[in-house]
Amino acid sequence: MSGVSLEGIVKAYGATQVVHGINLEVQEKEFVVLVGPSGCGKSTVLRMIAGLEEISDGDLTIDGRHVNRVAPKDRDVAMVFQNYALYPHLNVADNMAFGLRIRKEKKEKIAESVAEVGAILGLTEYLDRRPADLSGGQRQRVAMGRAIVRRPKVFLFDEPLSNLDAKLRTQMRAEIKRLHKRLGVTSIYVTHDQVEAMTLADRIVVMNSGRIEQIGSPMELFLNPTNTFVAGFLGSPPMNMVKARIKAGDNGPIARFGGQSIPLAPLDTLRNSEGREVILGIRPEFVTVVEDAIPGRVEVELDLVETLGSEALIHAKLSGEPFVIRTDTVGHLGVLDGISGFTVEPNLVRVFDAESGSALPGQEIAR
Ligand SMILES: Nc1ncnc2c1ncn2[C@@H]1O[C@H](COP(=O)(O)OP(=O)(O)OP(=O)(O)O)[C@@H](O)[C@H]1O
Repeated sequence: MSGVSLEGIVKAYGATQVVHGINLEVQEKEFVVLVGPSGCGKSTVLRMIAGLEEISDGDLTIDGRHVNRVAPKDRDVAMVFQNYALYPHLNVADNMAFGLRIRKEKKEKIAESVAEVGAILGLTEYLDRRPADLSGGQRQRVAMGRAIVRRPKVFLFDEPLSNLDAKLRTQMRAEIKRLHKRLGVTSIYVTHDQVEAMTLADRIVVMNSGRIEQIGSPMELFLNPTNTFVAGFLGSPPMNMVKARIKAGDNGPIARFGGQSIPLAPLDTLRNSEGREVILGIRPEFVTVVEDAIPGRVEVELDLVETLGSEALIHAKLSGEPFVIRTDTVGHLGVLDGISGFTVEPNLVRVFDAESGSALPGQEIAR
């Protein structure tokens, strides 16, 4: 039962609180990604779990054991850092063996573990090399190898891929996912890269200003963001936000903006809401582009079309605000420059309260 439980976890530096009472239950074997903008406190939370930062208040439990006051080396966690933190004077095998030697494990057992994990990570032919003679990706693999040989209960990753170039990052991301499938070790991973979060996580924890905004599977968060912060943070390009006012239509509520309108799903919370200000969240990939002036289409002012091969990003203006549409190119060859509007299914429009930014209840899109 190697889960990790955070209950009311607080971090304060003197009078300044930077993490404000976080609650999170990470299940055994789960891969949880903490994501959020710079300074939101995600690294601080990870470092408190590792024991590298003192916990100001709250309870941290790892594998059922209360560990607030337990030294980092006795928590049975292994951390992989962004800068690899390898010993430059030791070769790959010795770097990987370091933690086991400190634990005074038997020589043969250490050699066996290093060989086994080296093989899993494709490092067998590099075991005699020093870190300086390895590529960035290989160094990161050594850093992971060092964590894996210790057979910890929990892996902690602090932006482990951010020093790698884009291609290597994609490759290593897949390797981490494969490793997790194979080893099944509970993992907590910090990143500010939402693509890493979406692709790696069983569950994503979106943080903002020392608080959790939402916890859920990548698709839950993508489809049903709880507020405009999460809606704008996950997804690339992000969700379009359109300010609108509610009007009662013949067949249900309508959102009006800049002389145009979109029909909305018949939410209970929109009854008797004439004139209520809302923000419509419309994903770039949830709209259907149209060339002709068909009834019900929303008109946009075309700004720029970026063709990315199989798909295109159409940058437009809606009521003077930027509005991005993502569409496939194959179905629209030669006509993308002529697009002047879109339609969208009412149940794919997310409605947020204009004041609080919270999603109105009762509009969950099924996955
Ligand atoms: N020693 C310290 N004293 C005071 N404030 C600190 C200290 N260390 C960190 N902070 C503050 O705590 C907040 C959270 O920092 P943290 O490094 O956890 O953020 P982060 O989300 O990991 O950001 P990044 O992605 O930039 O690493 C920041 O506002 C930071 O300025």
